[in-house]
Order: sequence, then structure tokens, then C-alpha cells
Amino acid sequence: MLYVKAPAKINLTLDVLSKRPDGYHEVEMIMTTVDLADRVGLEPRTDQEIIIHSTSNFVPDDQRNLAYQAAKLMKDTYGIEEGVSITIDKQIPIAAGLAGGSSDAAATLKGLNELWKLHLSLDQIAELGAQIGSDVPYCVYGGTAIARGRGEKIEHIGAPPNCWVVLAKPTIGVSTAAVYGGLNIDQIKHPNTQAMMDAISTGDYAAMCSNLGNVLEAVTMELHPEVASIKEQMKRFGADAVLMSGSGPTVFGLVSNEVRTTRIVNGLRGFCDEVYAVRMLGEREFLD
Ligand SMILES: C[C@](O)(CO)[C@H](O)COP(=O)(O)OP(=O)(O)OC[C@H]1O[C@@H](n2ccc(N)nc2=O)[C@H](O)[C@@H]1O
Ligand SMILES: Nc1ncnc2c1ncn2[C@@H]1O[C@H](COP(=O)(O)OP(=O)(O)OP(=O)(O)O)[C@@H](O)[C@H]1O
Repeated sequence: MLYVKAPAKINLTLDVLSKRPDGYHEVEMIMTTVDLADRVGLEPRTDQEIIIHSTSNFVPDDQRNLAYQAAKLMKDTYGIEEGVSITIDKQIPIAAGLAGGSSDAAATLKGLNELWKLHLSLDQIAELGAQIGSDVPYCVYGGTAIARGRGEKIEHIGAPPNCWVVLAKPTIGVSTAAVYGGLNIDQIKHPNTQAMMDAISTGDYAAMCSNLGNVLEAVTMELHPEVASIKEQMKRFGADAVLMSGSGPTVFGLVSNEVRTTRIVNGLRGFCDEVYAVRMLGEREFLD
């Protein structure tokens, strides 16, 4: 069995620039990987089947699974005459805005590249991944990056200043399509992406905190007021800055010290079932 780590991401910024004729939105967003990860196991099969086993009952075990779609795409593109059993040890909350499914798909593509000895570069794998979902190319590389286009154009940047990240996911799941669909482009309050880039490149933690921003947050909060109340709680318990990740509903808080991190996690446990304290993984070379 070949095991591949599939880490979650958070969005430090998420801006929407325009709506495209193909129905997607032109985005500009800074993402970074955190050390909360699924583990994807790949085992070759002599038949042609792609079989999914997952530790979660809430993840589909058929062609709707993004890991299944990744394996099918790779098999069809390169004419592979064998199958694969894929085991997903699910640790990342589902439909959370943390790119769990996209990361499983990216890990599957990277693992099958080895298992099937395809010798593809990361760039080639990322290009394949874009056919599965907008977040998959970023997940193929991981680390810290600014993504543009519909999310598939990736430019790597340095690691953010070191801190703790508290993640809290309300029990609701969110449909990404519904959130983008609810966005009113004319009323967007754009985050300052350049200021966030500068904060990261100079290692300025306070500036990173004050420049967090996500234009989808207001849309998801309107649909799910729980998101606003978790943000409030997290601030009240002492986070330095709080934001919703991706299309939500997971809220993350940045915290500079460990004692306060523990206090926030313990405080939130009363309000929220899924709470985690994690670190940013920063640069790509620290991922494995
Ligand atoms: C919210 C984010 O997670 C932020 O990283 C991503 O933008 C969404 O990435 P994803 O879940 O991989 O999205 P996809 O599976 O490609 O698209 C799901 C749906 O979201 C909407 N969508 C997605 C990406 C984008 N740039 N514009 C969009 O309008 C579309 O309605 C699309 O049908
Ligand atoms: N391997 C997978 N893991 C989790 N969900 C999956 C997977 N494959 C397909 N799905 C489906 O995708 C939906 C979205 O789940 P996912 O956890 O990827 O959302 P997300 O974290 O919001 O992703 P993103 O941030 O990329 O929008 C789920 O409702 C689930 O039915």
C-alpha cells in the first residue's frame, strides 16, 4: 500500500474580480496548507476497478468521490490497464471550505503517478487536476500560494509568519456553488491582497492579521448565521484575527501563543463539535 498525505488549506484572502462567461468566477486568493490531513492509501488491483473505502459515512464511495474521479482521469488519460483500491482516512471536516475532497484528489493523482510509473511533473499533475476541480491544482503543490483564474493558476510565495491556527466548523455543510451564486459582484468589499503579500514577505504577523479578508464570508453568513456567532466567540476567547475559510462554513482564528490557543479551543468546544488547533505548514518542502 502506498500512502499519501492530503492536507487541508485555509484562505488568508479570497477576492472575486468578475463573473466569467463559463459560470465560474475570476478569483485572486492566498492559500496556505495546515497540518490537518487525510491519509490516502493506494493499492494496485489486477482488475480494472476503482474501489473507494473511506472512514467517514458522509463521503461518497462511488464516482462522486473526487479521489475516484482523479483515478479515473489518470487511468483514461494514460490508458492504464489496471485498477486501484483507494482508502481514505478522513480527518478533514467535510464540505467545510478546507478543500478536503480536492486534497484527496490531488494526493490520488500524485500517488498514482508513482504507482503507475508515469513520471509526470507536478505541473503536469496540477494541469490534470484542474479538470476535477478549481482547488485541485493548488492542492497538488500545497504550501503557500496566490491562486488566480478560477483558482488553477498558481504562483508560489514564501511561508507566512509562524502562529497557531484554531479551526472551528459549525455542524452545517455548505455548497460552494450556492455561495458563489449568492455573491453580488457590485457590492463586494475587496480585501487588500497586495498588503497580505507584503505582510507575508516581511513576516509581519500584525499586518497578516489585519489584512485577512474573504468576499464569500458575507454570503455564507447570510445563509448560516452560525458562522458569525462562531467568529464572535473566537474573538471573545482571544484570537488575534478571525476569518471564514473558502466558501465556509469553517472559521479559523490566528493566535500568536500556545496558552491562548488552548483557552480558545477549550472555550469553543462548548459551542462547536469540530474544533482543532493546527500549525501552518508554510513552505512546500516541509509538507511530507
Ligand atoms: C471556495 C474555494 O474553495 C476557495 O479556495 C474555491 O474557489 C472552490 O473550489 P472548488 O470547490 O474546487 O470548486 P469547483 O468544484 O471547481 O466548483 C464548484 C462550483 O463553485 C463555483 N465556482 C468555483 C470556483 C470559481 N472560481 N468560481 C465559481 O463560481 C461554480 O459554481 C462551480 O460549479
Ligand atoms: N474525498 C472526498 N472527501 C470529502 N468530500 C468529498 C470527497 N469526494 C467528494 N466529496 C463530496 O464533495 C462535497 C464537498 O466536500 P469537501 O470536503 O471537498 O468540501 P470543501 O472543503 O468545501 O472543499 P472546497 O474548499 O474545495 O470547496 C461533499 O459534500 C462530498 O459529498
